[in-house]
Amino acid sequence: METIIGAGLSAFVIYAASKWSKNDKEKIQHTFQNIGYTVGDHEPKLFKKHKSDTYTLYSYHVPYGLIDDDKLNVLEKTLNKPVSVSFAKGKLHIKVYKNNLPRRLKYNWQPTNDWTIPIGQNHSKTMLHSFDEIPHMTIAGMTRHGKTALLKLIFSHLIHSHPDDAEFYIIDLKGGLEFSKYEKLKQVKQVASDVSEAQDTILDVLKSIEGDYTYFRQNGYTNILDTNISKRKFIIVDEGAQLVPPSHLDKDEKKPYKYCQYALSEIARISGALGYRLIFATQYPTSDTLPREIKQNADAKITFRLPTEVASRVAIDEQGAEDIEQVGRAIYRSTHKETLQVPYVSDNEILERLSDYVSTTGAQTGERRTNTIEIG
Ligand SMILES: Nc1ncnc2c1ncn2[C@@H]1O[C@H](COP(=O)(O)OP(=O)(O)OP(=O)(O)O)[C@@H](O)[C@H]1O
Repeated sequence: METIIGAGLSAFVIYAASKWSKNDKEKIQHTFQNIGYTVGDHEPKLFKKHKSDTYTLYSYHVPYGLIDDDKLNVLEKTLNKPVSVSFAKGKLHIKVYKNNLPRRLKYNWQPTNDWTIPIGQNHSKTMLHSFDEIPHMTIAGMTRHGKTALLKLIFSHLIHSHPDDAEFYIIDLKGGLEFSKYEKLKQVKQVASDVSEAQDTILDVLKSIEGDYTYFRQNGYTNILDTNISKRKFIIVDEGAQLVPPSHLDKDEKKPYKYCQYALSEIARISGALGYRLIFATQYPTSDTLPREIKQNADAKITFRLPTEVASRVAIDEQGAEDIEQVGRAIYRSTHKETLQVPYVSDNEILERLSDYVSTTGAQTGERRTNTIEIG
């Protein structure tokens, strides 16, 4: 008798599970209703479902008046699977992936011919960022989540791929802790480790821009991409928040900080066509730490975990970074948005791989100009 009752109960549980547990399609439809992604009684209507090896794509007609909406980010938690949402030509596309991204990815030292870097892996492939297509980049992310490691990945990939053409001006406001070990590489023009050194470095960059500008004018060039100039000059800023003048300083003491922020904004505004690329990283993206002109001129934005939705909106203009959990996991936003696992490369590996480029002469000797500056 007990056996019969037991068997009946398990059959009921299986029946109930199949009756009441919902598949992804149903869960998505319920989510539309529950979060109010509707216009009156009208809600998105599925018109295509496509399965591939790695994902299922659900495509919807949406009622007039509905637009791309951050609220749909909740789908990732509802389905408990990786999801990407895109909205194109009035159609909504929801991709539900089978597998999670890798938790850790090793950089593979595969050089690229052009000015691209392997910024990370999404659910189907390695995504490349092109510094010729999008010259300037901002990077945000809470401490210990992978900002500096990404800067080092960019730095080492570009040197490895273009040892004769990549040049770096590095403003390492972590006291030079992260980049001074690379000061002797021939591709590194300068490493500034405090605000006073940063302003000297920036002045040298501006001087170089001025020289290049004159050369471009003399030759009738308007954009480096239309010339046969193979050099590219990168300005890396790690940690941009250090350029915000502390409130206890007096007016004169604040000048170098303000100058650096102002001049970097100008560099972002004027120098892309001349072949300069600014990469500006900060832990705390606010309107003070991430100057508006830098953000506006950096069409590539990447963020690791951030503490709040507000910070996420400052960094990438939308929410999402507050939900990132993994170290090295990031949201990359340019013409479109991708969640990626960024490849990791260690200092030891970089020093070993790039050891051929250690120079004993030139700008790496640590000599600096002592310029005076005026804030315009
Ligand atoms: N892409 C990655 N994949 C896996 N682990 C990573 C990745 N990036 C960083 N890490 C790990 O996280 C640690 C901290 O990374 P990183 O130095 O880049 O932090 P950060 O974001 O610059 O923080 P802080 O601003 O405090 O320096 C690294 O030492 C490494 O162990």
